[in-house]
Amino acid sequence: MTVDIHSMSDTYQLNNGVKIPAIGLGTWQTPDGDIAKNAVKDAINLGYRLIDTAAAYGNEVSIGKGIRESGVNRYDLFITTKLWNDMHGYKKTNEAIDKSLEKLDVDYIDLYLIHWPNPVGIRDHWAELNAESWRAMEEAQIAGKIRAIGVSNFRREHLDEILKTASLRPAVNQIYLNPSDMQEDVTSYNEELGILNEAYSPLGRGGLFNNETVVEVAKHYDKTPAQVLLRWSLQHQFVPLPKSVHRDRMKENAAIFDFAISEEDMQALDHLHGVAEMATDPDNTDF
Ligand SMILES: NC(=O)C1=CN([C@@H]2O[C@H](COP(=O)(O)OP(=O)(O)OC[C@H]3O[C@@H](n4cnc5c(N)ncnc54)[C@H](OP(=O)(O)O)[C@@H]3O)[C@@H](O)[C@H]2O)C=CC1
Ligand SMILES: O=C(O)C(=O)[C@@H](O)[C@H](O)C(=O)CO
Repeated sequence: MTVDIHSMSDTYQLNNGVKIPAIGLGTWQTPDGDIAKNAVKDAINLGYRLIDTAAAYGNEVSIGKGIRESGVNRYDLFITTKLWNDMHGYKKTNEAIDKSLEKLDVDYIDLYLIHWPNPVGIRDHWAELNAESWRAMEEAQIAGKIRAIGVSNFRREHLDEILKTASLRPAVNQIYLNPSDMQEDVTSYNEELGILNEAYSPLGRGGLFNNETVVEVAKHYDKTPAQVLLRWSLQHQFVPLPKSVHRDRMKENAAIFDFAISEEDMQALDHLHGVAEMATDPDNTDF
């Protein structure tokens, strides 16, 4: 999976051969309507090719419109969406996939993820329900509705469990990843299994911009804290998904291919454990 990433258009190859862009636009809390549509159009115009959404974000319709109005060929874009917590199980997952296809108004989804492994409501049967959702997702991939399937917020035990019945291995595990919480136990296990690490909240939701180390490292390269955080992600071969609804910030967040953080500075950033918020415990979610 190791490749050199030099520009927005560079990709990694997932374990099923599908190519995924090295950076994407996040859209959690991007309001549905013109804001979401224009954010997607701006991002695509700036060179972003991966858009990350979810049924739970409530903005799939506008994201689909943004994609269509962007003027870029659908085949050159990579759209991720996710199965929400009230739709686990075989039948409901099939319905959720069809609903996302309909809302996005696309012929296929590039990457479809189980959003959370063990939410309230499925707790007594999480392993069985994830296996059933996975079976539906595998069938949808074989049917051509989805190009790659994966998971999100999965820990080792959730991965181990799904692999007991899976015919297709997850291609991606999307997790909370930034210098405040590297989740090394999960990222190393993903790597061992050939599962790509996608980094959500790569900016620490803004909570790392004033951190002394981040500010200091940014000065070494004449870059902003946001750019250093995203470059850190790239150098770990995580796919960062920075969210913004502002064109100037999207542009700033994409200007990370003209410098490299030194090993010493990478190590300084690696040790920021706990300065922003930590990842939500997937076994302790009540949403
Ligand atoms: N699978 C999962 O469970 C989860 C997935 N995600 C995905 O990951 C994406 C990113 O994570 P998210 O939690 O949104 O947080 P991020 O770490 O991407 O931070 C987003 C925040 O930073 C601001 N921001 C972005 N760029 C800049 C900049 N250059 N300078 C200053 N402020 C900036 C944004 O504001 P503004 O928009 O106003 O610019 C927003 O408030 C989500 O949008 C979603 O797609 C997120 C959480 C959970
Ligand atoms: O954004 C997502 O994808 C999430 O699952 C979480 O942010 C989640 O919805 C949450 O944190 C609710 O407080």
